[in-house]
Amino acid sequence: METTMSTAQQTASVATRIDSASADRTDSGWSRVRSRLKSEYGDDVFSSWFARVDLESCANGIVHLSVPTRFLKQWIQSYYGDRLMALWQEESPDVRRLDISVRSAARVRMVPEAQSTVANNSRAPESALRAAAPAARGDAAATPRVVSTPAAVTPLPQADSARSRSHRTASPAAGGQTTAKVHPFTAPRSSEGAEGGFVGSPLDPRFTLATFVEGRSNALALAAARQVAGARAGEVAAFNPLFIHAPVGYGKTHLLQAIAAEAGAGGHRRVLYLTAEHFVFRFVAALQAQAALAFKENLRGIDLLLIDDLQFLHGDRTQEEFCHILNVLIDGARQVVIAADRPPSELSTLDPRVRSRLGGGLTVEIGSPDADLRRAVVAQRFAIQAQTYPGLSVPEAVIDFVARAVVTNGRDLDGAVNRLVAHNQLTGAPITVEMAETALRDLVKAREARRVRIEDIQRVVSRHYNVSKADLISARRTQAIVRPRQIAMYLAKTMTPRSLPEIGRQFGGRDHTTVLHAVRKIEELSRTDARTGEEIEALKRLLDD
Ligand SMILES: Nc1ncnc2c1ncn2[C@@H]1O[C@H](COP(=O)(O)OP(=O)(O)OP(=O)(O)O)[C@@H](O)[C@H]1O
Repeated sequence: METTMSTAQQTASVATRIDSASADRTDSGWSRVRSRLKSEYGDDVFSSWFARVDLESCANGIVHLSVPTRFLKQWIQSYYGDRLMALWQEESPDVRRLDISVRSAARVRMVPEAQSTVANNSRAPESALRAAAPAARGDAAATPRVVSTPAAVTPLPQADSARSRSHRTASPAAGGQTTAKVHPFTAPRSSEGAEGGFVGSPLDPRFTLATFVEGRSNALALAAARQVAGARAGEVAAFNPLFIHAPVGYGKTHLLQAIAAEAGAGGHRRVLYLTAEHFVFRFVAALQAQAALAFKENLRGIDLLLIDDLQFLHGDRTQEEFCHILNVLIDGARQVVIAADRPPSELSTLDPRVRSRLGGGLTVEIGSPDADLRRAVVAQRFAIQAQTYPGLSVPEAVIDFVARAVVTNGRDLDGAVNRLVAHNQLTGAPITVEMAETALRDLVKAREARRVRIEDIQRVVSRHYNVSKADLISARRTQAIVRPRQIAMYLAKTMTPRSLPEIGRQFGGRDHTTVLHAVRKIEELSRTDARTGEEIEALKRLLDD
């Protein structure tokens, strides 16, 4: 019997086919987004954050994802929201919103409060902690046991650079795929976390003390790192905690991971390297599993605890626990090493007790890499590349050029070298200064765009004259403060494009005529008093470097 379809049936059938075709497209789009997340962030980060994310729907430009916990929702929104959105938009340019909801609520019915829209990139808030209701679940991270091996590691060569880079200053050179492909270092080290214990954040096998290049700006930090790494188990720490601070890309992570790798190598010390974010996650997971006590107990057993990027330690409860652990470890003569992008005194979101404890050991700053250090890093990176590409020929002039042109930080130097090697390998063009000029144009521009900031001036001047920044912007008028303040205002006028009123505002709300008076005074002094003239020149050199 022949079956005929009504127009309505035909329409419905076509609609069903279109629906199922679009569902297929959505599913394959989601699977591509997942693959890209995995390759960008590595297996460890992927399985921690994305493995339990489900696609609920994608319609009318809205992608709706669901996750099992509110903490996960907030974490993903805060740290990966922008990237997720961008990846979806690459799949489907119509996507304009990403909703994430908590699954138990989502599956039963759509509860409006359970949904939220990825809008900005704010940090994981304290509410993430409160949101971590004690819902027991089988999360390995919730039942930590300390692995008494070298720092527990996970093989993630790119994961560390990808990890949390979403909330860092983007590096124009280092972020591209090309750089990843020609990475100079060897294969990642294998995981030590097989016992299912307290797995630390991934260690990058490239970051060793041997590959850390010494220069004037990092000599003290490196010496302290060597001492900590080489100490024997049970030996009383010479400085505790060791606090290393520097702006983005100056080598803090490299140094901390190098200490962790070296100290853990013999298997005699229990070493744990964690980013502050991972610390928060582990702690919150422990809270969820009502295992906070076990978490703390396990940390007490660590001989050497290294916490990276401390500026991302959020939440009162987490800080309280962190302070407690810090006290226990330091009082028990266990070594603690911390890295952050600023000194303890400037970590204003930290609890004052934590700040004061952190400042009680040795605080070392890594300064900006000078030309010699940059050159040595570039030469080292090319030498490592040459092990992979034996025919690689790099004239000394190119090494000089890169070191002079890329003045920002180690990450950009890495990126520059990788980019030149990639050009060379992909096009066969020899590496010459001309080629480098073209290939690195954006990085050189970044250098030209670099401006001295008033904060830099205040920092350098206050250090030079041994007065605090607070004094510089205070109303105090003692001679010991007035002169450095005038010098700082003079430098602000001559080295930045800021106007007199703007400078006045940044110096405690002073009137522009006060700034003008200072500028004239110092101009005159630097002409008439040789010592002041020399001091000004020295300060300018420091700020220009
Ligand atoms: N002195 C150095 N010797 C060798 N490599 C260096 C040095 N300083 C920085 N680098 C390299 O620069 C890159 C960035 O360094 P790293 O990730 O340690 O910076 P960071 O200070 O931790 O920055 P962030 O604040 O973003 O974490 C790394 O590839 C690192 O190996």
